[in-house]
Amino acid sequence: MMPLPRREVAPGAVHVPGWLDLDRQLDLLAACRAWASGPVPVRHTVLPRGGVMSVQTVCVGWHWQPYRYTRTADDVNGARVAEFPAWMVTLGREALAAAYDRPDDGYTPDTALINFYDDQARMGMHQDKDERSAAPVVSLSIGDACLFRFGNTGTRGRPYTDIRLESGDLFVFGGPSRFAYHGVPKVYPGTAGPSLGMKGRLNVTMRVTGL
Ligand SMILES: O=C(O)CCC(=O)C(=O)O
Ligand SMILES: [Fe+2]
Repeated sequence: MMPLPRREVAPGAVHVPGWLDLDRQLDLLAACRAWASGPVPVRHTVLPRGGVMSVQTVCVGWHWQPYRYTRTADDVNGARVAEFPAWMVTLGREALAAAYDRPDDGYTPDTALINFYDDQARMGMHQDKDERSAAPVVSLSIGDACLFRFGNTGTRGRPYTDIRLESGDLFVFGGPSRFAYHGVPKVYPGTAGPSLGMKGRLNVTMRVTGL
């Protein structure tokens, strides 16, 4: 098979358009839909100062709440989160190898944050920094396209690169870009292909908590 084109957006930050074929997108979508209904239901995360995130989130492996990971979802229903499945470790390894064009080095993600975006949802510029590991973050997108903004490690502002992430796209950020600010300023409603049978956008980020 021809390797897919890869674009290095910043050192250690790589975009691989169309990495997941339709069947694998549908499988991942089905798994995420199941997780969204339990053991911990998908919900809008409440921030410490009372703000409510516009995306809806459910976690696997470890539960993230601002700004830490726990095994039980104490800010939702107290239930223990679903196990991080072995097939998703394999998927994470394949993703890493594809993005970096090298062996996966035994990459073992142990948590995934699954975010559902409706037409209005967005995510402000932030760092993924509640993990105690500098292992890369693997991001997979399904459904509507979005504007993804990938910045720098020093500030929320410029320089940054704006990328359109489409259904099936892979984005990996590690190495010197692992703690770069990034966000989703906009979703493009109705851009998902009809064969997915979904509205909105789904994003899965796999991480190594180091816990
Ligand atoms: O939705 C995305 O593409 C990014 C999600 C993200 O940055 C996060 O969950 O921390
Ligand atoms: Fe993030």
